[in-house]
Amino acid sequence: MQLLKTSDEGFEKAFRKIVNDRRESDGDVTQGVTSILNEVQRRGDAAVIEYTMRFDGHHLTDDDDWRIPAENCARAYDELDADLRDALELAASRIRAYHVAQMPQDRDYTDAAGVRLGARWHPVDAAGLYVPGGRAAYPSSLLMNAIPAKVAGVGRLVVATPTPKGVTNPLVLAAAHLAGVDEVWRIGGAQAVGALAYGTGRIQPVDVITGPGNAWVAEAKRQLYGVVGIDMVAGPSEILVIADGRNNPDWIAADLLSQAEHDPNAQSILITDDAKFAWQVEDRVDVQSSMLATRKTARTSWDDHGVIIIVDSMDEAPALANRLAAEHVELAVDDPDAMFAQIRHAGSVFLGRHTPEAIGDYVAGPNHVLPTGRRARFASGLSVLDFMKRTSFISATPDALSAIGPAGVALATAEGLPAHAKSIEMRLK
Ligand SMILES: NC(=O)c1ccc[n+]([C@@H]2O[C@H](COP(=O)([O-])OP(=O)(O)OC[C@H]3O[C@@H](n4cnc5c(N)ncnc54)[C@H](O)[C@@H]3O)[C@@H](O)[C@H]2O)c1
Ligand SMILES: N[C@H](CO)Cc1c[nH]c[nH+]1
Ligand SMILES: [Zn+2]
Repeated sequence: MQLLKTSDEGFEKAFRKIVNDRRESDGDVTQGVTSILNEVQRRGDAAVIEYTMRFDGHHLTDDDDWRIPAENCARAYDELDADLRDALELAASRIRAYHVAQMPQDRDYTDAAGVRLGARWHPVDAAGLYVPGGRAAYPSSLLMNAIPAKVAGVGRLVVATPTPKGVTNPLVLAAAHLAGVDEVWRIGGAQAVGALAYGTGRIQPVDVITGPGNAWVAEAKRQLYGVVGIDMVAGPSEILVIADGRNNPDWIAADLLSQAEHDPNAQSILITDDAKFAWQVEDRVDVQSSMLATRKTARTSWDDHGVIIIVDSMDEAPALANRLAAEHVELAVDDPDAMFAQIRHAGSVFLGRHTPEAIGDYVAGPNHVLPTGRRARFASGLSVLDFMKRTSFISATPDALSAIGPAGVALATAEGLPAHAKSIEMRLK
């Protein structure tokens, strides 16, 4: 963990280094992903088989090794423990309600010149939904991907999720059944993203790929943007907690560890104006992390990427937060709304001392697939819009064309494109 004080002389240099750190995607990952994607494009299923053996220890031989039949998902759902089924249903219904409200409206109107204008929204035909599964299983990410896709009206929902050493997770299968997924492929990493984008002998290609993943998954999506649509780059998790000294250090330590336990490349940052509180949190991180089953990952993340920043005044925090543009920002202060008004760059913000980030991971409703690596400067969390696209339309009557056509002719002539000018001119009254 790195400790910084804004009052220290070297603060700006050290902070800029943190802001610019390309933590999740060093050169090795970039080149490794390029080579995996090339192989998948060239050799299809054979390359996927090799990489799945190498990285997941899973043999793709029979149909059932490749794909989980719908009956198995239905059975997993039926066999769920009642409490867990209720929890999954509650999460699904809250996520659905939030995303239904995101549906965009078509536009169709006639303007003052008499030209009819507008736009119609359509879902994509097929969506590839990446559900991580390397270190932990993510039924919550299945719901977060599949429910907005379903709400948007996507026809074919295709999940890719790794099953390390051939082990499937019943809750992931149950979530696939609950969300109405059409295909579940037992593949992960860059090879799965490549297979969804290019298609292989077994897998038909999709139009967009969404969902979170580790550095290899995130980089594969980034490299394939343009071959397919993507939601955004959602890589190793991040949390920025802005907390004054009136918080319980145990709560804040747990919040920091909740994201550190995802990945050795995850990042947890605390900003506080209370140095004593900072040390209490650091102490609680030590104690709590040693008791976690995920301690190795959480500890590596905290040791390598954790940061505590001590500010002179909490007024300094929003500007620092905007430069970090973190995936998650918790505001554990007396007046979180006042601070929220100053936060412009964040994937999702958690207001007040009783809103732990983890509640957003599972059941609050907004999507937990969020931009990482400072990309909240220009990207947003997954929404129904990522599964849809807009087609604009124009309809002119002879009178309407006469009203605006001459300006088009003038501009076409000025651009040196006479065929454009003629195509308008010939229709003018
Ligand atoms: N940003 C978000 O919205 C969000 C949401 C949920 C989870 N996450 C992140 O998702 C990630 C989940 O990671 P995970 O590892 O558990 O599962 P994962 O499914 O993302 O990654 C596992 C795959 O990584 C590939 N891989 C592993 N080591 C490799 C190597 N050396 N070379 C090439 N490929 C390799 C393998 O193919 C494996 O199938 C975490 O980083 C977590 O923080 C992010
Ligand atoms: N915190 C993750 C997003 O960075 C989402 C998640 C799923 N399960 C637990 N957490
Ligand atoms: Zn999480």
